Amino acid sequence: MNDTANATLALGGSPIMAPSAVEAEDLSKVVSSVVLNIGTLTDSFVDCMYEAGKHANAQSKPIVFDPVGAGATKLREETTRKILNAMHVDIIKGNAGEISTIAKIIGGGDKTEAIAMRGVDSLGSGFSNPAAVVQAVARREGAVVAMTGVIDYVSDGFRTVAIENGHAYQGRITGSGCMSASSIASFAAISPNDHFAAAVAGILALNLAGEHAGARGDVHGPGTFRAAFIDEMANLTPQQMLNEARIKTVTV
Ligand SMILES: Nc1ncnc2c1ncn2[C@@H]1O[C@H](COP(=O)(O)OP(=O)(O)O)[C@@H](O)[C@H]1O
Ligand SMILES: Cc1ncsc1CCOP(=O)(O)O
Ligand SMILES: [Mg+2]
Repeated sequence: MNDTANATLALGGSPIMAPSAVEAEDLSKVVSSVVLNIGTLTDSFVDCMYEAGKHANAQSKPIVFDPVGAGATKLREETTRKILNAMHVDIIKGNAGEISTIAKIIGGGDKTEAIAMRGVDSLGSGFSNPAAVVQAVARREGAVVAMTGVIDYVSDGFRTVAIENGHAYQGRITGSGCMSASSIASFAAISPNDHFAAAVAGILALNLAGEHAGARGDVHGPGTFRAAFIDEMANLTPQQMLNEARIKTVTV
C-alpha cells in the first residue's frame, strides 16, 4: 500500500488510501478515480470496496479493479465475483492467473484455459493465445482488461494491444502489479472518457520506469531496483513515452 501511494505521487497523482466505508461517499465526490485492490482483503476492507464502488459509479468516477490473488483461495474468487456483480468496474488489471479466474467467473467460452496461482503470483507463462482471452473477457464484461506478464495485453473488447516494454526486476519485487493498477488509475484520472488509453499509458509508464531503473549502474538487485523504480517514475517524461513505447496492435 505504501509503494502504491509513492508510485502515485511519483507519477504526479495525489493518493489517499481509504479503508473505511464511512468516508466512501464523501471521497467519491473529491477523487478523480478509484482503485479496488483485494490484496490484503478483510471483511471490513471488502465492505469498504462495495461502498466505494457504489458511490464511484454514482459519481461516474472510473474504477480500476486489481483482483490480487483471485484463484488462490475461495475467498478471493468469491470476493472477485461479488465485486463484479455489485458494480461496474471500468478497468480490470491482473496477471494471467487472476484474469483466468475472472474468465471462469464470467464464463469466457472456449477461448479460456485455467492458469494456476501460487499466492499472488501467476504460475506458468500464460495462455496459448493471451490476446484472444483478454479481448473475450473485455467484451463479455464490458470493461477494459489489462493482463500483465513479460508482455502485457490490453483490450477494450475490440482493440487489443501488446506492450513489450518492461524489466525482469518488476517481476521480482512485490507490488509491481499493484503499482500498475495505481498508475492506470492515475492516467484514468486525466483520461476519464478513454479507459483503454488510460490502461495502456498506465502500464507503459511503469514499464519504462522499470527499464530506466534496471539500466542504472546503481541497481544491483531487487532492493536497489525498488527505490530506483520510484525515482524513474518521477523522472519519466511524455516524450520518452512517445519515443520508447514498444506497443503492437494484435488482431485476434
Ligand atoms: N519478466 C518481466 N519482464 C518484463 N516486465 C515484467 C516482467 N515481469 C513483470 N513485468 C512487468 O511488471 C508489471 C507487473 O506484472 P506482474 O508481475 O504480471 O503482476 P503481479 O505482480 O500482479 O503478478 C507489469 O507491468 C509487467 O509488464
Ligand atoms: C504479497 C502480497 N500479499 C498480499 S497483497 C501482496 C502484494 C501483491 O502485489 P503484486 O500483485 O503487485 O505483486
Ligand atoms: Mg498483482
